[in-house]
Amino acid sequence: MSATYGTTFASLRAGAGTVWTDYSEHTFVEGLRTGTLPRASFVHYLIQDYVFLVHFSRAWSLGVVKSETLEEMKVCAGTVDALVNHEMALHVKTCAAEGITEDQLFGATEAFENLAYTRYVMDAGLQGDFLDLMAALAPCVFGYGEIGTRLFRTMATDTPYRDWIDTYAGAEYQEVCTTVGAMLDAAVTRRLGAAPQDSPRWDALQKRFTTATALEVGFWDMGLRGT
Ligand SMILES: Cc1ncc(CN)c(N)n1
Repeated sequence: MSATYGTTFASLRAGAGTVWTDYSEHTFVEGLRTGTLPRASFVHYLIQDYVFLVHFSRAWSLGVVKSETLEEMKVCAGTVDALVNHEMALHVKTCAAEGITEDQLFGATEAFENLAYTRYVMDAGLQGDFLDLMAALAPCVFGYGEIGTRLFRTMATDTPYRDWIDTYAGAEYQEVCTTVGAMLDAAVTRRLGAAPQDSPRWDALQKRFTTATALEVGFWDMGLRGT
């Protein structure tokens, strides 16, 4: 499955070890799949996730600034578009059905887990170069792509979270994952050569990826807690 998202992601995912499965097979994810996730946890998560996506879009915009090629710029700009004009539509629509307006979403107070994650990613990009930023952004993009695909195949037919699953399993989101995966492979080859794992930079990139994955675990924990 991950092969379609490129070899760099496959390698970083393997390097993250069990932290990756802690993220992709989290209790929250299992609750979406079976439909047993309490609605209050889901709504709390979605409100936080809207704010997350605002800051995540800022980080992808930084990707445009840190790009070295026009192709990198196009993919980063396209990802910002996918986030603010498409993915967030799910949050707006689902929360509207709960009586929550988009203004309320935009003004929601960030949970510390949310704050920590998005600012960690932003700092990786500000402090480092394009690859540092991409290593921190990668778990978010590809993880939800993997989760959506798996849940689409295995979900309970009566799960109330079908819209969420359809969004991340759908062609539009999967296309973002494939495009970002190919761009990441090219960006890594351009800067680190054909054997990037041998580069003195690889360990630091792996660390950023694994830390961002652990922050995803914290985000699910926060959602499950509902506070
Ligand atoms: C916390 C989190 N991580 C990833 C995604 C997928 N873009 C998301 N919406 N929220």
